[in-house]
Amino acid sequence: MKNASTSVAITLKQVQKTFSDGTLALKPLDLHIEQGEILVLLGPSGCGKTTTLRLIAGLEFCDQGGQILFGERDVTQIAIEQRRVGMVFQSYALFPNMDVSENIAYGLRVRGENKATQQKKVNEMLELFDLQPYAQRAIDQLSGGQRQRVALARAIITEPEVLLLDEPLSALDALLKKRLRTDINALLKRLGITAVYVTHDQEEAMAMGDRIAILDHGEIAQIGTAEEIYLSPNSEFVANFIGQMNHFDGLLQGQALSFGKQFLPLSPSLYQSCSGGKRLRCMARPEDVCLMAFDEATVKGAVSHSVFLGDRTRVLVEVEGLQEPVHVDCFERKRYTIGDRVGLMIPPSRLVLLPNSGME
Ligand SMILES: Nc1ncnc2c1ncn2[C@@H]1O[C@H](COP(=O)(O)OP(=O)(O)OP(=O)(O)O)[C@@H](O)[C@H]1O
Repeated sequence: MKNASTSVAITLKQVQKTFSDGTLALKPLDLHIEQGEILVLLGPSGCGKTTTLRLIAGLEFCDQGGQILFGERDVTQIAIEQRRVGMVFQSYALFPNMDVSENIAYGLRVRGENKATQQKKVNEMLELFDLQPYAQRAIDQLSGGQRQRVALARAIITEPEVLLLDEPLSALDALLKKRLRTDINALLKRLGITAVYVTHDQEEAMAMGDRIAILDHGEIAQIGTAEEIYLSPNSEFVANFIGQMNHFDGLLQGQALSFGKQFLPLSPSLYQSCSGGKRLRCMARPEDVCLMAFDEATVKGAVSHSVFLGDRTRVLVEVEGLQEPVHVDCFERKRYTIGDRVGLMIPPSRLVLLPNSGME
C-alpha cells in the first residue's frame, strides 16, 4: 500500500478558535505542514493541542477569517466526512461488537467498497501491523498495544489525505510506548503520510516529529526540529518545557558572567550578542555541565543530591549566588556523596543565551 500520492500538505492561515462560552482556545495561528511531514503538537494541558487537531479534522470550525487548506483545497467549511482524514485517539475508540478484521474494514464498508476489495485491503493491513493471528479476535481479547495497532490500521486503510493522532500511546506502558512510537514513525515515513501528532510527552515528541510545535496558551511558542528546539530554545518557557535547563543569572563583568564571587567565562560570540546589557541570564543543559576539581574551578559548590540513572548520574550542586541547584549529568562511573565540594565547568560554546536576554 502506498499513500504518498494521496497525502497532502496542510496550511492553516490565521486560524483562531473561540468556544461558545467565550474561551479563546487558539489565537490566530499560521502553520504549514509539508506533504509527508510528521508535525508534533506539544505543550502543557489546556494549551490548545486538541483544539488545533479537531479544527484540522473538521470536528470544530474556526472563527471567521481563518482558513484551512489541504493541498490547494479549501476545507475550512467542509465537514469531517468530506475531509478524508484518519484519526487515532488515546482511547482507541474501537467497536467492541466487531472483531479485528471488521474493525479495520469499517471505513471501507461505510464507503460501500465491495467485499473482495475490503478483504484484500484488510489483509494488507493485518500484515502491515502484524495482526494476522488476531484477525478474528474480539477487541476485548487484545492487549493495549494490539488495540492501538488495530486503531491505526482502521485509520489508514481508507488512505486518508492526513492522519491525526491524539495522544495515541498515552494509555500504554513505557516500554511498549517506546517500541510503538518507533514502529509508527517508520510506518508513516514509509507510507509518506502527512500526520499531526498530539502529545504532552517530550521524549515522544522528539522521537516522532520531523518538526515540533510547542504551544503555550493557544499560540505557537516555537516551531522547529527537535535539535533546534532543544539546543536553541527561544524562550524560558520552551527551554524549561523540553528537557532540564540550568539558569545562571548575573552581571556581565569583562567577558564573563558573575554571580556572588563566582564567574562563568563566556564565548566571544555570546558576549558580543549581549547587546550592551549589564544583567544577563545564561542557560546550560545538564549534559553540558562538567564536574571538576574544586580548587581549580571558577564556579564552586557542594553536592546536594545524586541519582544513578544507569547511563549517567544526575548530580545536583548547590552554588552560592544561584537560586536553584545546578543539574549536572556525569557520564563517568564516579560516585558523589552529599556534601562533596565540587567545581563546575561549562564550555563557553555550550552556554545558551535567550534572545533579548542582555538586560539593562
Ligand atoms: N468545548 C469547549 N468549550 C469551551 N472551552 C473549551 C472547549 N474545549 C476546550 N476548551 C478550552 O480550550 C483550551 C484548549 O483546550 P485543548 O483541549 O485544546 O487543550 P490541550 O492542549 O489539548 O489540553 P490537554 O493536554 O489537557 O488535552 C482549554 O482552556 C480548554 O478548557
